[in-house]
Amino acid sequence: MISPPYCHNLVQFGRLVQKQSLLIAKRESSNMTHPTDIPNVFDGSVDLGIIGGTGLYKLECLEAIAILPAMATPWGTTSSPITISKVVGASDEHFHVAFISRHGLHHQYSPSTVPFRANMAALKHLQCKAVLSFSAVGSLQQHIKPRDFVLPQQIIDRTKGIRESSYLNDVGLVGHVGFGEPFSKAFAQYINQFQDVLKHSDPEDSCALHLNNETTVVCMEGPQFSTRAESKMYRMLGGDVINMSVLPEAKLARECELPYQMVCMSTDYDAWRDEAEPVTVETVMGNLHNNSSNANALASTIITHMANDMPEFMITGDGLKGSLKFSISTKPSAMSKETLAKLKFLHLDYW
Ligand SMILES: CSC[C@H]1O[C@H](OP(=O)(O)O)[C@H](O)[C@@H]1O
Ligand SMILES: Nc1ncnc2[nH]cnc12
Repeated sequence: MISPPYCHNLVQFGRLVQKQSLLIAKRESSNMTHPTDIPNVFDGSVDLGIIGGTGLYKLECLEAIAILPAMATPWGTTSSPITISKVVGASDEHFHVAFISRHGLHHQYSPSTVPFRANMAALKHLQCKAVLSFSAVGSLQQHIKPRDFVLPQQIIDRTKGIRESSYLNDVGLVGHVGFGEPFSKAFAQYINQFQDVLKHSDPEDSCALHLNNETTVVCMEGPQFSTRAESKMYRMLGGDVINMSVLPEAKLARECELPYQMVCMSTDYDAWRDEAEPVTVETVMGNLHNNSSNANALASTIITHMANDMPEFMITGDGLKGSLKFSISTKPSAMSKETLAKLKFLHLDYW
């Protein structure tokens, strides 16, 4: 049973983390509209993790059955409470989704300060079998219009090394996972079959879903947007879209052995088009409503299909099961109890 305040078995962390989690849970729950009749504990199993980004703080297709207060993990506390839901209209009542809001319910975490490690660890701890993530992105290509959706298959890292980006970067636990193909191809193909659900608010116009093996998202540090020169450079490097969130999220999903796909929702043309004004938050906001409506439609279709017939990659783990074990260089006999407990928190019970 997962119940607040979350109790894990890390001796060192115990008290401090619990105190912190109580404070955060209290702050979060006093700030948010939390329906009092929804339990704050959950005793079942979770199938899919969803991370909502800018402008996407909940999904209409989900019916909350529990709202767990922000969860304390060995890597800090999640950016938001975790809503556990069943899927409206799905025949399988037992398919459960865990939803985390990346920037917090009030958008209080900037891209550089999102507790990415805690968010992914919480989804893994809840035993999610895959993670579907949403992100507002700028387009670096003319054919990717604002309001189009993109399923990137590659990433270029332009973050500045200020984000904690690994569970395996400590004295006492060293490991190097493969990241050549940072997304789950099977998951991307699965999503792609539902591309027809995307609609434009103007009936004369349409919204495309772009998927290609080479499609690349550039992840910049922010919080400022790019200069025109940088935006042009990213195009030369092969970037198709740009955001501030895919890293370290994708890296952490890989370390957790979780199939992961980000759905990028284009909001603007960034700054590379000399004839147009460079991106501002107003431009981004202008397209968020249509994007959110499409994200809801797409997520609803994906989740309903998953609930009715769980895809192979979620059952088998998409070839990632056990992969972390062979990436760890540290001798198990040299690992501390604390290190082993951290792995255990992620259900990576190797030794
Ligand atoms: C408000 S525009 C910049 C912001 O939007 C994206 O957020 P998210 O990925 O959470 O949807 C982008 O990564 C930046 O953080
Ligand atoms: N142009 C842009 N650059 C970085 N992140 C973004 N998110 C949405 N638009 C963006």
